[in-house]
Amino acid sequence: MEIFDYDNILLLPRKCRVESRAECDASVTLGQRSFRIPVVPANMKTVVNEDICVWMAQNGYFYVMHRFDLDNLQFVRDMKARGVYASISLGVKQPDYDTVDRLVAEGLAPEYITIDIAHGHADTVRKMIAYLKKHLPGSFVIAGNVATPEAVIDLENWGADATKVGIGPGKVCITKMKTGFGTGGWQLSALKWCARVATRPIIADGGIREHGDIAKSIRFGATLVMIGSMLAGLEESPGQTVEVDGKLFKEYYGSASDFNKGEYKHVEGKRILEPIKGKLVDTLREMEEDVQSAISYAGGTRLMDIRKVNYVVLGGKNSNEDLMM
Ligand SMILES: NC(=O)C1=CN([C@@H]2O[C@H](COP(=O)(O)OP(=O)(O)OC[C@H]3O[C@@H](n4cnc5c(N)ncnc54)[C@H](OP(=O)(O)O)[C@@H]3O)[C@@H](O)[C@H]2O)C=CC1
Ligand SMILES: Nc1nc2c(ncn2[C@@H]2O[C@H](COP(=O)(O)O)[C@@H](O)[C@H]2O)c(=O)[nH]1
Repeated sequence: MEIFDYDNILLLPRKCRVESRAECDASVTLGQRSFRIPVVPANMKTVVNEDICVWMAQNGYFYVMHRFDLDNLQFVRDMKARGVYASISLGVKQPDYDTVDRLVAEGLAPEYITIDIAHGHADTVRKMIAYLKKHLPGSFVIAGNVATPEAVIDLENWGADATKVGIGPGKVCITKMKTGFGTGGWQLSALKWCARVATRPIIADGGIREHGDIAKSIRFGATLVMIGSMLAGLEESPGQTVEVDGKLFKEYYGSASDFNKGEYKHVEGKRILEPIKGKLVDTLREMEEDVQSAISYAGGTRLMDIRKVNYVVLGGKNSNEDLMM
């Protein structure tokens, strides 16, 4: 297996088929809906809040609300009251089953449900998928996180409509250091490995550091990418604003950090400061433009045309040496 990551892959252009990048369609379909770009903000407390979710839904983007210190039921009610789709996260504990029961009792079916735990290749996830498929059969179920083809096959066989791949590549992740496991450092090739067996969409989660990494993820089999750090330092980002030496930052912490958990137990995440660098609307527009450009370099007109391109594996960061075609 080739081992590589975002910073040592480059995609190779094919003959251009458009006269303007405006002809390139960056949209993606997940379940019953299409979204403007193949990007979803990470379901983390310092990345999304209810206002951001509403705005994203109203403006044609996919979102997944986080599941921490949140009344999921009220969130779904609010989204339905505004006439937009609901996309929530669940864990696998008894309160999560209670949430499902209450949603069913109120006749509230979220359009998307993401089962979001650290080690998603687990019987607890199998049971939750089965419960959701029985009680909320209309909801599109995303399950994760996982890191291997075996896990993707199992989750799909258990009924997941999409899987989320990435254990440990996140910017505030310390899983690799704390446990010795994960896809940190080789997330892109782990994605490629998983995509070979996937028959349903994969969301590549973690490790995106540049807009070009979105196209690279699509090339290696992702349908969407989940992004945390690059969307945590925006003016609207929910993390606390912190001033250091006259410069403004937003705090960004891991969902498995003591900052999120409120205690130091099974900690696999840390807190960092992200420089504040603009507004969400501008960042998403720039991402769309960059994906449109990527499609044009791929010689295509649609997002999945990026899958057709060749690539080179570079020797290392800043290396000019092409090792593999
Ligand atoms: N993508 C990634 O690399 C990672 C992401 N995270 C994120 O942090 C958040 C909290 O995750 P998580 O702690 O799972 O959520 P929860 O605290 O809700 O735990 C979910 C369940 O999984 C169990 N569990 C957690 N980790 C493991 C493990 N390694 N092996 C076996 N069982 C486990 C927990 O039990 P118990 O706690 O008693 O073991 C609990 O029963 C999530 O949003 C998750 O996505 C966390 C770590 C890695
Ligand atoms: N190992 C951990 N991973 C975490 C934690 N909190 C979130 N995450 C994952 O990171 C991505 C975002 O990655 P980024 O590189 O875009 O910043 C997020 O979607 C989760 O999958 C954590 O505490 N530990």
